[in-house]
Amino acid sequence: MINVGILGATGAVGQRFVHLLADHPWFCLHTLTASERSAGKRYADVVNWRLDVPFPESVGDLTISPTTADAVKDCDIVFSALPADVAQGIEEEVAAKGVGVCSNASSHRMDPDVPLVIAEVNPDHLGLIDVQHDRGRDGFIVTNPNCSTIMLTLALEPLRKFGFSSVQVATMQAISGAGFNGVAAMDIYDNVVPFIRNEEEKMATEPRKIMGSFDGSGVEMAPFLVSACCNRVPVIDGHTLSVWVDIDRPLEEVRKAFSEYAAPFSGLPTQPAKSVEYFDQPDRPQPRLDRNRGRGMTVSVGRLREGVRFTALGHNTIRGAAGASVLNAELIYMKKYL
Ligand SMILES: NC(=O)C1=CN([C@@H]2O[C@H](COP(=O)(O)OP(=O)(O)OC[C@H]3O[C@@H](n4cnc5c(N)ncnc54)[C@H](OP(=O)(O)O)[C@@H]3O)[C@@H](O)[C@H]2O)C=CC1
Ligand SMILES: N[C@@H](CC(=O)OP(=O)(O)O)C(=O)O
Repeated sequence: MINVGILGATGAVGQRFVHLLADHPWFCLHTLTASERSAGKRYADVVNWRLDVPFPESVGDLTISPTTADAVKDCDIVFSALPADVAQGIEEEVAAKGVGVCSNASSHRMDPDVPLVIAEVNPDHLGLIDVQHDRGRDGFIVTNPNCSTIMLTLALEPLRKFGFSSVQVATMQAISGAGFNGVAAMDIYDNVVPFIRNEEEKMATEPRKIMGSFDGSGVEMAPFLVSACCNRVPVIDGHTLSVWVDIDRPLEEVRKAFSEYAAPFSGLPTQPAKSVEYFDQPDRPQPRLDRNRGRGMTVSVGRLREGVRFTALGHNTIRGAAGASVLNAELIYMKKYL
């Protein structure tokens, strides 16, 4: 078994990690950390469990450690669910101690030698781990993208072979994306908020790194442009995206590309049967009905029309965060980087 830890184990993403790792076949949950407010207490006593799945009792007795590099030195991999400003320094310190960091935070995503990975889309970018080792880092940092970026980029992956130069996207993002204390009820109830700080900028850049080409030493950004409009909507979990992409192919070819898409690997525990699932029904996908497909790891696609226009949807704290990171770690293990 591989010993793993979670930095920020009490938050919206941290709880998803705990759920996914409590009974993992390869990874053993060894260390949980959170802020000074929680450190030293039993996880069961301090966590306000808010997921729609039962609390994993096996984890309840673990004592929360402070978020320091020393606290996780006995782990092989650490999953980071920390706020970006906190993650910046601590992730570097943890990696310097020889531990692998799989991070959800945005702090290191665009660092030139840090892979920004969606397992199905750019597994080859994990080669940047060797670049980090070559420049003297004992461990490594691997990041997963922003949650809306993951839904968009995974939905575009089956269409990559057609080539495209321009993507427009409008998001309808769940409130869990802002963390447990992120959006006040008075702001979101009976409302739509047409602003999510830095989200549109991330959607414009991150897909280009993920779909960029890796030459063994760095990543050249893919040449397409992304224009995004991001909105917060009163949905608990599940980000929905309306997408326009300039592909000039018969709709039937595009439909076939979506429905026949298969991941480039198999056999990883967190991998869904279908990473992308195509719907022909005129009113799907919908967050309440489709966010839990593939145990929250499937991106659902539908409403395909001339343009090319379509709708994509995925679970933001599973496919868009913790689940994507665990899948990355499984891939890292399979590729023998540990
Ligand atoms: N929510 C989502 O859908 C997505 C989130 N992300 C990213 O994942 C990260 C976590 O997000 P989320 O779970 O939503 O955030 P939350 O606010 O829900 O949780 C934050 C976690 O970090 C801990 N923490 C906060 N401040 C400190 C500190 N100063 N030192 C140590 N620990 C601290 C908290 O511990 P305590 O409980 O003790 O305060 C808690 O465990 C962020 O970087 C976010 O941008 C990425 C993709 C999607
Ligand atoms: N901004 C996203 C969640 C998030 O935390 O994104 P990032 O990891 O890029 O900061 C949302 O609100 O839905």
